[in-house]
Amino acid sequence: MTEKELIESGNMKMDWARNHMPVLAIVREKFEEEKPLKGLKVGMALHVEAKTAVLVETLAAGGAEVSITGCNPLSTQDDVSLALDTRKNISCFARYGVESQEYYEAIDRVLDIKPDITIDDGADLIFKLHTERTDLLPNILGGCEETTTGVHRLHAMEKEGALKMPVIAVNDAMTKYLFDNRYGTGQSAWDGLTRPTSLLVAGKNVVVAGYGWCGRGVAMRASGLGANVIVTEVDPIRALEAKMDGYRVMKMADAAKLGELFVTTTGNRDILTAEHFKSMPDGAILANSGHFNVEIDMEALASLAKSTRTVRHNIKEYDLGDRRINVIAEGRLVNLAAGDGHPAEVMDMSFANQALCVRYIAENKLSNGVHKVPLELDTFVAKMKLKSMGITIDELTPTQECYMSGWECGT
Ligand SMILES: NC(=O)c1ccc[n+]([C@@H]2O[C@H](COP(=O)([O-])OP(=O)(O)OC[C@H]3O[C@@H](n4cnc5c(N)ncnc54)[C@H](O)[C@@H]3O)[C@@H](O)[C@H]2O)c1
Ligand SMILES: N[C@@H](CCSC[C@H]1O[C@@H](n2cnc3c(=O)[nH]cnc32)[C@H](O)[C@@H]1O)C(=O)O
Repeated sequence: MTEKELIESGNMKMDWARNHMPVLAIVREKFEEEKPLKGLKVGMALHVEAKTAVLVETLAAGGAEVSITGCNPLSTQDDVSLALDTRKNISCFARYGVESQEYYEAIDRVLDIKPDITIDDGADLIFKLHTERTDLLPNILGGCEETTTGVHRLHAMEKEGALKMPVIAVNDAMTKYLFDNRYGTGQSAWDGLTRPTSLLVAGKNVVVAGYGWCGRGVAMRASGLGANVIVTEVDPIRALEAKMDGYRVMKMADAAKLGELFVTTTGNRDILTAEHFKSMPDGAILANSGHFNVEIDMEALASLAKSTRTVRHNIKEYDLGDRRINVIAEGRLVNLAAGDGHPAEVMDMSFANQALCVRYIAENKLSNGVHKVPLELDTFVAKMKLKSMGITIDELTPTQECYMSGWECGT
């Protein structure tokens, strides 16, 4: 494709996404009217694809100058990246398939605009700001973090007194994790698994590692597709929940022998290791839908392999001699590296939260540390989403409110 065709394709993807993001549209209209971000610079490291692009144009509509790069080397869609870069007040440095050095150079270029506010998915910008670019910290009003693992890291930094800026944990908004992590990952992980493999899920033994919000979604949809789902966990309560939701629960050492398709969703490292690869059935397929490329020990797999080859686009086969193991998208996020990411209707809520939190940072002086998304913003997103779906719900009567809250009206 020529550059012109790529830009056209990126713009078309953005039009489609925008039409399915009604809550973000409400936020954008307000931003256009009130320009709450006028004069501010926003630096972002998120998956550069069409839904993210709609968030970027929303921030620009609010008056911000935006600079963005990717948060995963395999999730960038170059057509969207180019289309974004043509827009006024927006620079985009993301490219698909970049090596580590180029990836981190792009993070630096985003920071070169001297952002007032950052938006991260995995704390890449914040990490740089606290290591090599500390000179920029005094200028920062605050940041927003999109994902569970990023929020964990920020809490760890805060605990050690290392976090030198305010950050809003957008992931922890109910209108984010209950929908994005569960229904978003539940659907898009299967998009990323079925596109490259083109295989049947029904009847397969699917092992889901981790029964958090993502794991619940992935297991639920696997079950809906007819798989026999096995869950592995380290948390006894979540393991019990998985059991009572109807799945088999066991140690990974046992699940490894049975699984035909493995999906990691833990946010942890070393979930599938050499010990497991050696006992998996021939032809097992492995994918990660959690965080980063460390849930599957790719180094151990490479060192066990006698040879490797690409068997289909986005699938690499590791031949261990007595069995072959297939890995999708190098063990990186399967839903974004091999699929098209979460559905637009879900990212609508996640990114409406992001836009509202950026505005909140611009209008309130926050102390250094991790902050919750204000409940009124979370509730606003839920209300607008219901409205966009044409759903109305009941309201408490004054008598009911008294009954629920006071002890005198009780029983
Ligand atoms: N693919 C996506 O688009 C997407 C979307 C949202 C979140 N995420 C990422 O997915 C990961 C999980 O997010 P979440 O919101 O579900 O988190 P969560 O904390 O709700 O769930 C993680 C679960 O993994 C379990 N776990 C940890 N170590 C384990 C181990 N060794 N074996 C088995 N289970 C283990 C934990 O006990 C927990 O129940 C995070 O890294 C998050 O950033 C990815
Ligand atoms: N940067 C890390 C972090 C995990 S991404 C997980 C986050 O991606 C977000 N996400 C999922 N699908 C999309 C999408 O289509 N567009 C933009 N962000 C997405 C989602 O909100 C979730 O919290 C990595 O790539 O390994």
